[in-house]
Amino acid sequence: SRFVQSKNLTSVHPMWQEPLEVPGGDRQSPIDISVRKSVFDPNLKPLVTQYDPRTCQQIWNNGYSFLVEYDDTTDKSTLRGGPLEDQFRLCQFHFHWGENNTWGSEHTVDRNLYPAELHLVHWNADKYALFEEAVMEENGLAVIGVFLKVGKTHEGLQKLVDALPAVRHKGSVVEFTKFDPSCLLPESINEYWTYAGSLTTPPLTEAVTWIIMKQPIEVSHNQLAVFRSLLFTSAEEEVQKSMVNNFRFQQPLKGRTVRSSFT
Ligand SMILES: CCCSc1c(F)c(F)c(S(=O)(=O)NC)c(F)c1F
Ligand SMILES: [Zn+2]
Repeated sequence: SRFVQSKNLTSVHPMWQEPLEVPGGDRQSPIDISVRKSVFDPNLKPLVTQYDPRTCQQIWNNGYSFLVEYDDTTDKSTLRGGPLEDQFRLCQFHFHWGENNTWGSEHTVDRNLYPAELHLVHWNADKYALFEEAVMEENGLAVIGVFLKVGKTHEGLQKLVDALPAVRHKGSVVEFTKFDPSCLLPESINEYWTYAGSLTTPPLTEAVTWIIMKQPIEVSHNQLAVFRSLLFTSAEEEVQKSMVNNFRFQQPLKGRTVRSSFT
C-alpha cells in the first residue's frame, strides 16, 4: 500500500488507501471526545486488569505499528469490569504516533491532539474461542487507549524502547519477555471515557468497546524519537519509509454517546 508523507496535519494521509466509507460504518473509530457532551454513567464499574508478565512473548513490526504480543491461550492476562459484561484476554499492545510531537494520537479530547496513543487490545474469551473470531463480532474486542504526552522519561517503557532497533523493518520479530503492561497505565485507571467503535486499521470491523483513559502517561522526547526510527518498509525494499503518522482520520460520531466514569 502507498504511503503519503506530508508536512502538515490537514493533508496527512493515513498510511493505507482506506475505503471512504466502511459498509454499514455507523460506529467507526477514532473519534473526537467532546468532554461536555459525554454522559456520566454511575453504573460503570471499576476496571479490573490482571496482567501476568510471563505471558509476554515478542515484538513484531507488522508494517503499521510494532505489536508487543502476549500468550492469550489461557486466562492469565485479563481485563474485566468497567463497561464490560465479560472477561477479555490481552492479546497485544501497540502504539500510534506522529512525525513530530504536535500530533500522532488517534482519539482527541475536545480536539486536543497528543503525540501518541497506546492501545491494549483484548478479546472476549467468555464468548469466543479465538481472537480471529472475536475481531468480527460487535462485543468481540475491548481496547484500552492511553494518551502519551512529552515529559519525563518513562522508566517502564525504556525496556521496550531498547528492543525497538531489533524490529526496525516490516516483518521483523524479536523475543521480548517478562514485560508487565500495567506499568503503562496511568495512576487513575478509573477515570475513563467509553464508547462503541471499531478497529482503526484493516479490517476496520465494528467490534471494539473503547475505554480511553482520561490521564495521559508521560514519555520523553527521545523515547518517542525511537518510535519514529522504525520503518514501514521491509529490509528488501529499496526506498525506506519511516514509520510515522500511523493513525487514522477521525470518523463521524453518527449519534453515538460517549460515557464517562467520572464527573
Ligand atoms: C487483525 C488485527 C490484528 S491486531 C490489531 C492491530 F494490530 C491494530 F493495529 C488494531 S488498531 O485498530 O490499530 N487499534 C485498536 C487492532 F484493533 C487490532 F486488533
Ligand atoms: Zn491501535
